[in-house]
Amino acid sequence: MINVTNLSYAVDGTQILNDVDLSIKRGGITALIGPNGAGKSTLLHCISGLNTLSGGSVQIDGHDPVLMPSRARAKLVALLQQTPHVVSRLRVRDLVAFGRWPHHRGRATAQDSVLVDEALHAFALETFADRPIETLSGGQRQRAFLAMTYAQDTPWMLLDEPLNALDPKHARDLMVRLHGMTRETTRSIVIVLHDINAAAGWADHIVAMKDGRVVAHDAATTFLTPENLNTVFDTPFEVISHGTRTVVAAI
Ligand SMILES: Nc1ncnc2c1ncn2[C@@H]1O[C@H](COP(=O)(O)OP(=O)(O)OP(=O)(O)O)[C@@H](O)[C@H]1O
Repeated sequence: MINVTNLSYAVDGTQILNDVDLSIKRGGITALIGPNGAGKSTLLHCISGLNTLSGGSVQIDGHDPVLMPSRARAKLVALLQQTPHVVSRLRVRDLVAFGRWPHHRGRATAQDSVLVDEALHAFALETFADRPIETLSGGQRQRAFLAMTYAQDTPWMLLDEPLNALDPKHARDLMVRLHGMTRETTRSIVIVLHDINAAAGWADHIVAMKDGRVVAHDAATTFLTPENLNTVFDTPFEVISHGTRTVVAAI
């Protein structure tokens, strides 16, 4: 369980997050949505332990991520940042293998190699495995960082806009894979999404943010109404049922 209690976060005197209270149960996909600048990435960083809070607390499965030894934290929670830094000559396989570091600390076993191969396969990266990261397209690079995060094999995955740069097929494949992971394994995923249809299609819960605050937290099927979306994004929406799916459009 992730418990965020009365969290506030400021940078250089600018208040970015205010009075955030949030509980996310283990299991399933929780989508963080909201307009640009709402504070989604900042909240994800606070949950991961990267940001030192101005006030309040974060607990992940009963642990304060800031106080945890970094290795223990890296085995509990993996964060995919929005614009990961690239070490240019690094090969894709070596980048993905970094995800195993907290587990083997420099002494990779055959099992680590198997898990790296599995991650390369899961994100359709086999043909790029020996290519330097700098030679990949934006979407291929994004998949390589996702594979690294996946290889870290943590119960909690925090993903900041992972659909960035992915074409519709790879975006859908990724959401299907993430959804499957939360059903077939004990992984839980918190994901920042701008594509509301991706949230409508695959998220179990939606946390909506606006102006540095959480303004709604509900089951996705309950939250997705034109009124709620209009309130969060300040623009009119239509919500349509299409077979078993909900489709959302800003109109
Ligand atoms: N280091 C910083 N100094 C000053 N302001 C910051 C800093 N980091 C973030 N902010 C501000 O905090 C607010 C929240 O930013 P954040 O990146 O969390 O938003 P977001 O909801 O993820 O936005 P987006 O959808 O555009 O990615 C923004 O107004 C941003 O400009």
